[in-house]
Amino acid sequence: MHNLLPYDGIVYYYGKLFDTKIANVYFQNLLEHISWRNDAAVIFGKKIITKRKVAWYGDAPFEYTYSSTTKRALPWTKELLQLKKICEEQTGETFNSCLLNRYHTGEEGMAWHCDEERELKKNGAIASLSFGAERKFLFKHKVTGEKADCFLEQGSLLVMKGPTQTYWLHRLPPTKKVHTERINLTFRTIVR
Ligand SMILES: O=C(O)CCC(=O)C(=O)O
Ligand SMILES: [Fe+2]
Repeated sequence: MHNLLPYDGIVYYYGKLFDTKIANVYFQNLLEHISWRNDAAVIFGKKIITKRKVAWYGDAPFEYTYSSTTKRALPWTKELLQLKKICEEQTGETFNSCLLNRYHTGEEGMAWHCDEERELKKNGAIASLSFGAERKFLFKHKVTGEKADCFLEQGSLLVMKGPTQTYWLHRLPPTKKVHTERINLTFRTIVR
């Protein structure tokens, strides 16, 4: 498969795993059955509540700290377990947790960051499944500043692996062109 990054990491875009009808069924199910919460984050030492909603699920009630806030994983729903299995079969990797993000419109996004918290397996694969509105996704090398991008389609899978989080940042840019909701699931491996 084609690597979206030119060096220092591996990102594969698998495209759509589901047709529109099936993707919509998952999207509706996730809207209704996930325990969505507004996210608290500490930015420049100040506690803020994001518009974006989040949820955190896993094999065990793992604690996970990012942006200086700690969350405890909820037990898997039936649909999340199905989606985890599909990601594992497609990628040949295994995952034990999932962070979900819900963006109400294009005006909500996620700033430049990398996913290398101490609880995460070093160089572990992260599988990203997207439902709802299609959005652009960007990568930027931490040293050279080189960029790469792709579109995350409804029902699509993207995988980041190898040293990607060490060398590259990623972001979901806000956009005025999108007026509908999007849900993203990132399956991860927690080690402590
Ligand atoms: O919504 C996305 O596609 C990206 C989410 C993300 O980068 C994250 O949850 O760490
Ligand atoms: Fe991320």
